[in-house]
Amino acid sequence: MSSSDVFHLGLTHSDLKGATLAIIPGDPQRVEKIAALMENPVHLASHREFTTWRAEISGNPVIICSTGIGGPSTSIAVEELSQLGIRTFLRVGTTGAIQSYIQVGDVLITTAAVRLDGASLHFAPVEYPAVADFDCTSALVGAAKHHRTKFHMGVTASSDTFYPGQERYDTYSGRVLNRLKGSMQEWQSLGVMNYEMESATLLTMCATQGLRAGMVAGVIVNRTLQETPDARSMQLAESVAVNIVVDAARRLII
Ligand SMILES: O=P(O)(O)O[C@H]1O[C@H](CO)[C@@H](O)[C@H]1O
Ligand SMILES: O=c1cc[nH]c(=O)[nH]1
Repeated sequence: MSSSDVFHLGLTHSDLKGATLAIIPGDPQRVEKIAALMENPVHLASHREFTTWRAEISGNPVIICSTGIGGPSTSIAVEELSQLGIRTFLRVGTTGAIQSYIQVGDVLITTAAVRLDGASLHFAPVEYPAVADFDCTSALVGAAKHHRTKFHMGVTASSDTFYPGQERYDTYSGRVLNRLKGSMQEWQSLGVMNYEMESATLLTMCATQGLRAGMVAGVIVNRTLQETPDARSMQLAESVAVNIVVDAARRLII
């Protein structure tokens, strides 16, 4: 067997020890924190944006692997983890809420994503819905209720860009294309809860290939009030979402 069985992640089949569930945050620095909430955490590899640890829940192996930001790198992580035997993916992210009733620190569980990405089009035509798996979503809901966390379920807008695609104007150019002006208001009026950047790719890939995927995110900014998150809100929201995803993994495994 070679030192790595897949192109990017730097992992072998034996590294996974038969794990079939992966927790996939965007941020590589979140991986160790998630692993630390389980038993016997071990660092496996770090390449590019992909940092991978293995840990255990009641003796069952779980993989934690960062996807980096956006659909293209997420598609690589999900593809290569699937080649290695993963069949269930739980994404844990941070997010910007666009509805005024959602507060910083709340948790959002995505039931489906608006496909504002490019990568998901390489897996299914745009008419195909990016839907979450029912069992994964139920496990996330059960975990959020157990932790007495304020959570909301619904549709997420999943954009390739953090700035124009999420209609942010506080940029170098201050420019947003005409076709994206008013887009946040349109998503609000359609009941969309939030923006993030990976769920469209993840949910489309998994729904079309017989894989299971769920998605939870901590709210770090409310876009009806401001465009930029602050550091304290990021830490708080991340830690709430991370505890929920580990509990959800436990519910799916045991
Ligand atoms: O906190 P993560 O999981 O990276 O998720 C969100 O944060 C990043 C943008 O800052 C994007 O990846 C977005 O989806
Ligand atoms: O506003 C936000 C916050 C986090 N992640 C995003 O993609 N958008």
